[in-house]
Amino acid sequence: MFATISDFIYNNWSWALGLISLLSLWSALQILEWAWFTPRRLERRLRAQGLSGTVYRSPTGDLKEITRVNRETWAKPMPLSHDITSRVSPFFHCNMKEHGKTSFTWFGVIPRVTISDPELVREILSNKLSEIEKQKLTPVGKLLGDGLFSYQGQKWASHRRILNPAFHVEKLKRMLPAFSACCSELIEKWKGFSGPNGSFELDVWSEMQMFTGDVISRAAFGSSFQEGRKIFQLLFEQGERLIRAFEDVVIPGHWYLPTENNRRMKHIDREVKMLLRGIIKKRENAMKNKEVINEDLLGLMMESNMKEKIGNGKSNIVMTRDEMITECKLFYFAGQESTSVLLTWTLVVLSMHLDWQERARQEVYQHFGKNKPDFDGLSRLKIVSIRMIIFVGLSGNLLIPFVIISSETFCYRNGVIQLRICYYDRMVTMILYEVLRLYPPFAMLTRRTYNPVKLGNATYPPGVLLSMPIFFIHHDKELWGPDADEFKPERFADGISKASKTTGRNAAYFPFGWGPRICIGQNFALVEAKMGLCMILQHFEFEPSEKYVHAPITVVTLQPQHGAPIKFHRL
Ligand code: HEM
Repeated sequence: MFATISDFIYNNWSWALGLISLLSLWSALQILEWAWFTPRRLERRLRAQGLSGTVYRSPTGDLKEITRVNRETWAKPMPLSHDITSRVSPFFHCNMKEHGKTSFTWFGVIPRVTISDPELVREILSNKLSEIEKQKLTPVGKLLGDGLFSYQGQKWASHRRILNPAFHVEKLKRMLPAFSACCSELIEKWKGFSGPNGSFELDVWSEMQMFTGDVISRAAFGSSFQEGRKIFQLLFEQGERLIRAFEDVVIPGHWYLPTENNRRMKHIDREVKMLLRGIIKKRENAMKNKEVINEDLLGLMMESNMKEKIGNGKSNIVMTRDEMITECKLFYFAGQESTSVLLTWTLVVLSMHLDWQERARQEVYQHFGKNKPDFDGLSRLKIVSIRMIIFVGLSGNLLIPFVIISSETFCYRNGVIQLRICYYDRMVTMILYEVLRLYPPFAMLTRRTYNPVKLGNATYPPGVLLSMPIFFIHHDKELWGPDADEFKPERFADGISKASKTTGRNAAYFPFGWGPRICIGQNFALVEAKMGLCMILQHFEFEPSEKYVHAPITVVTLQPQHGAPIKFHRL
């Protein structure tokens, strides 16, 4: 075949040269169309609809500008009283100030519209419009968040159906020993740091990263915990290398270059997959031998996968082994850093608000004393199920006053009326909600239009990136009042729906996302954070260290740029 082609070129070289030139010209025109004409046509359409924005005339779009503005801002320390939104995402802050809450810029060669109106955010995230979906992943994105996080359509639906039961509140109970073991190890380790006067200082940011890595390793892989730990260490390095790669070069396609960093990242990916394959194979053999191992995320996922297979008899839509590997990797990326960020900011904020720290501690003492917190105590909402028939029989008169006084949500599920009654760990929950509002681990969510779509007064053509800045919406004074930047957990005293000035129908508060793609691990994260926080409060008092510099920045998640040194005193 090769000989025939080379013979042809040799005998008809002038024709071949012409053909090659034509092909090169066609490719060059395609690139020009993609990188120059398409974005400009889109920009004209957006401007014609009254939208304004900043456009950078370079192939890397706003990426270079974002990096420049961010670097300049982050090089300076920030006084505590300073407007925090201007530091967390300096580029978007300037853009929104100049062009309003809905404005556009470019993300490389893709037009990007920032949408900060909660009503529109809700519309986008409700996914009713199949025109809007998640952005397709780049090769490097696949190293980070492939699996449920990025799948679309039928594939996403079947994976979500299989994974949902593993994250159900009832199933989380089975993982409580894993959470509890990690918390005890943390407390014992910290006690070991204390000097003769019972005081010590440590960087809670790195401590919380290790802690949440341990929790995921144990909760996901149970007996294969040690391999899980190794996976966490490798993925941790992967994350750091990825950030380095982002910072080093901003040229399209640099992921494909065989640099030392890129080669190491690919090597890590192979090693992690090998370790996960080993764990899953071991588990499959155990299942074949009728050993039931469903006390961890992997076991629950495999159990659910098996049920799905038996349920519909179609083996082609259940998860393959490779897909399970991808989902396990995702547990780390989606769940480890986000929860460590939440716990870190909670400790930072409580170290500065000693009144709230004490109130939370008193609540913990009142319900658990010095004992380990149990699940029912930790789950914020006690769900009381009342049979429909009893409800009808009792008539509304008896129940309604009760609902108004003590329930937060009243829902109907599978023929059962559920009253979700708010009970004792209110203080801790309010604190965590407020921290998630002030420091949402993911500062921004994105979607992409695949067909023309009307949102508010504007119609967006296909190919537009829609950015929803959680951080800005959570700090919007019109929604949260003039004290939006202050730590005031009492705003959540009557639940999330009453906390902002909105009616509760729109997405003014969405640290875990919104709609069908809402975070699958939110219960997991909250139970973990509550357990960790309760045990820390039981054993230590804490205050900020003199070394602490308040400098939140977004590096995938919203992190403390210079760490979070805190002084602890043993109780
Ligand atoms: C404080 C902790 C956490 C926060 C703030 C958080 C936040 C989020 C957000 C905002 C999304 C929606 C992304 C989007 O719509 O584009 C999401 C999705 C997701 N999260 Fe979390 N997350 C947390 C913890 C966890 C944990 C512990 C796990 C698993 C162990 C997890 C697994 C996932 C997965 C798999 C998705 C994709 C869901 C889907 O697309 O169907 N998250 N998370």
